[in-house]
Amino acid sequence: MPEGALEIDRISKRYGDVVALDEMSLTVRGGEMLGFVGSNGAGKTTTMRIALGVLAADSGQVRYGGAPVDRAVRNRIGYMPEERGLYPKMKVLEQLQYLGELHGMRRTEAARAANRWTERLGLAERREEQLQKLSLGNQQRVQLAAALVHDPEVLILDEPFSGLDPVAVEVMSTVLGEKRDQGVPVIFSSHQLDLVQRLCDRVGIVRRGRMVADGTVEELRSSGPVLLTVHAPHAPADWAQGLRGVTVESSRGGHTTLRLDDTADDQEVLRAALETGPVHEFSRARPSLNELFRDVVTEETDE
Ligand SMILES: Nc1ncnc2c1ncn2[C@@H]1O[C@H](COP(=O)(O)OP(=O)(O)OP(=O)(O)O)[C@@H](O)[C@H]1O
Repeated sequence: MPEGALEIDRISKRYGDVVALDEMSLTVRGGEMLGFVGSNGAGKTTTMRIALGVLAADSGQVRYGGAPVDRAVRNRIGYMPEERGLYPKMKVLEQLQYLGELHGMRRTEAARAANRWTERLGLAERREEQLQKLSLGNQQRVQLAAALVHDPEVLILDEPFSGLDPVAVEVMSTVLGEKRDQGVPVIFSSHQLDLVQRLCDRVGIVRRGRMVADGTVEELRSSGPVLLTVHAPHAPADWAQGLRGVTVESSRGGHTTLRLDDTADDQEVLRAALETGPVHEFSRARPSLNELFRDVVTEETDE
């Protein structure tokens, strides 16, 4: 395993009868950004809390740079919790400086970092305000600053983009991209799939406490089913019913989208289409990431 990788190795966690994680595994390498996606309750927060060590797994192991994550390693992780646990009555700068010191920085060093990050994240005007007086988006920027103030070697962020305005999204994306480029493994959970697709080197899809798909966007798309778009203007609505390995996804006004499994023969489909009259379009496509995610979520709710 390359140096600087965070490895989550078959961790399981139950809450009474609820299986939150079932042998969940994932690896984020140094210099890589991984988007962690899945429907509500799939196990993302539980995984991240265990990776950080604030929650214990029932079994499995979390390693960083090949060694189990201990207290010293935890100090070098930057974490942005979903529940945003900062001190509401403390002033922004004071709070960040304090958090830096908690992570072992000297006072002056922590003050410098707190100043730098507030400047960078557009919070310079807010330094002397109590956190609770800030808008939610600005509180979130402070949370990011809190995750970054001690110059962490690993970044674990639970839904860092939720509720941010477009400017803040860009600031957050840029900062995370810079950390990645500096060699930091970055993992964040999100329901904003467009952002995940745009920013991440790899995507992990979690479902019911297990990693069900893990790869680059292109790898995931090419592992998905083949879709066929057919335009046969005179075809009756049911022209493709009963063809081997073919499911009709949608059909309207002679435009049909078909999903093909491994047993399907596209030439057989073409012949069936031609039997209905002229065929103006016959093209193959791979599902978009959005469609892939939707499939995973649908399977989950169907069960
Ligand atoms: N403290 C707890 N006590 C009991 N069950 C819990 C607890 N924390 C989480 N769970 C359960 O564990 C499962 C995984 O929850 P988790 O919060 O990790 O999901 P998630 O993927 O982060 O969801 P979301 O996208 O909604 O944030 C869910 O079934 C949840 O109800």
